[in-house]
Amino acid sequence: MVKPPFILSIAGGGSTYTPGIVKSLMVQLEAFPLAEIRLYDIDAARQNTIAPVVEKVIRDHSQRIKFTVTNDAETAFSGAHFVFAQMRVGQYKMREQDEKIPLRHGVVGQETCGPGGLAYGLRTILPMVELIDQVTRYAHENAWIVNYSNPAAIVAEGVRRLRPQARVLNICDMPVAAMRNMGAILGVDRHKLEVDYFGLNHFGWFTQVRVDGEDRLPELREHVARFGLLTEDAAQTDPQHADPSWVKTWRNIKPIMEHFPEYLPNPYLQYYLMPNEIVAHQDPDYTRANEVMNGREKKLFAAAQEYQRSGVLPDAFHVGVHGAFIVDVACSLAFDLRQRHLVIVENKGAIANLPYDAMVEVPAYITSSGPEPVRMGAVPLFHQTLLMQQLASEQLLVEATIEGSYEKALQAFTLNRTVPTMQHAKAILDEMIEANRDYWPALQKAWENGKAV
Ligand SMILES: NC(=O)c1ccc[n+]([C@@H]2O[C@H](COP(=O)([O-])OP(=O)(O)OC[C@H]3O[C@@H](n4cnc5c(N)ncnc54)[C@H](O)[C@@H]3O)[C@@H](O)[C@H]2O)c1
Ligand SMILES: O=P(O)(O)OC[C@H]1O[C@H](O[C@H]2[C@H](O)[C@@H](O)[C@@H](O)O[C@@H]2CO)[C@H](O)[C@@H](O)[C@@H]1O
Ligand SMILES: [Mn+2]
Repeated sequence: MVKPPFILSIAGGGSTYTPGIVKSLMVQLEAFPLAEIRLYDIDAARQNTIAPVVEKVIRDHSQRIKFTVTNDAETAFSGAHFVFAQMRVGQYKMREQDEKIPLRHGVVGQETCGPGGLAYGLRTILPMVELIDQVTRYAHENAWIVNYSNPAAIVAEGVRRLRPQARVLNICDMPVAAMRNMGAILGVDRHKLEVDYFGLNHFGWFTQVRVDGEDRLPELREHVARFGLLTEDAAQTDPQHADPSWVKTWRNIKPIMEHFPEYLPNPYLQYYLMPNEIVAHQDPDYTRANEVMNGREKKLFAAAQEYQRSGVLPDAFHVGVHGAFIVDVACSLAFDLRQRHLVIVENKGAIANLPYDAMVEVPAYITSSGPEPVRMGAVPLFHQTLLMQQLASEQLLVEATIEGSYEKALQAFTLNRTVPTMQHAKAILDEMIEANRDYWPALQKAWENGKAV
């Protein structure tokens, strides 16, 4: 176990989420004592824009914590006890491509689901492995990487294959955000909920939602049948979720549960179960990447500028469940708290009828040696089949990345439920290879060779 006060490095320090996460760290400083916070990013200009805001957040709470901003891996990770990873490989410019290319072919354009998620995975696996190697080289021998970098399911599978011994815990805030909304609907703090859940990241179902041992899913079902998984105050709790696309997402839980009322789905299942409606409501010229660049990013950059100019920091970022969750998980890892959280882990029988080595999302007790998954038993044939297809798509994508295989990439795209035909898969993949020429050299080469044959 590592001893406090900790050195914490944030990889992807220039992220729009950094100020919120650091604010959450400051709020929980007694529970998670810090000696130093280091920001690390490959984009110095972006990180330098955000860094003064982060420093202000720290100084409002502590004069003692050392603050370091760097683009050098050795400086970033030497002796670090924890690394929070939140890299967006290719930044919003490539997110826009991930979303817009499939849409031009009438297919869902999304950051982590469908072809967009697969493309993002192809870009992220190897940089994630590089980050792990740097941390292994420089950080404390018992350091933990807590990873938010998306697409988390594919990143987790890539890391399992390429660096199986690494101390990396992959997490997602979507189930926690759903639990926040459930708590608001039930009039109970989200921390009082204990859930059962099975699936892959961004592809799973809540099977029970207990409060003091009583399953409240029946009550939630009734609420969802009227409003979806949304309350007015849920939108207020997290301003990001007041954006029209998020409101729609929470509402779409309603049609999904009208068809399949037994379990409460992860909101991301909308992309797989109702892709036509999603495409019909997406604007191919203005996707979520544009909404974020013109919203969250613009607001934060403007506030950073205003702070530099006037010394006054406008209210420009939000802590929410995103910041709170990663700090909770780190506390449990640091102090062996055995808190129960939904995280991404190697299955090892937790879902009895999925492969033993699949990277699944289930509840786990978080100990200082890592997560201990809770057994969710066997899942129904319908869910098992959906999960197996998605898993195969993601695993083939990982193999395509490792082997530089065009054929496996095409299989991954074809198998994805959002993609109707192999012709759609090929057209989208080929356009994506062009757009990602700076990121996928091996695949580009395999594709060029194939064309030449
Ligand atoms: N798992 C989850 O539930 C969850 C929730 C929210 C956000 N995220 C993820 O968090 C990340 C950050 O999101 P954002 O919207 O703030 O993006 P952002 O573009 O604002 O920030 C990402 C930062 O990562 C940096 N980066 C890119 N490649 C890097 C590398 N190889 N090494 C170090 N830094 C690198 C970029 O320069 C950028 O500053 C994304 O991956 C996003 O998908 C995950
Ligand atoms: O479109 P974005 O960039 O706003 O969000 C994409 C991410 O959405 C989920 O995370 C939400 C979370 O659900 C919410 O409560 C709040 O904390 O904001 C998060 C970011 O919007 C999802 O889990 C992530 O994987 C996505 O990256
Ligand atoms: Mn997520």
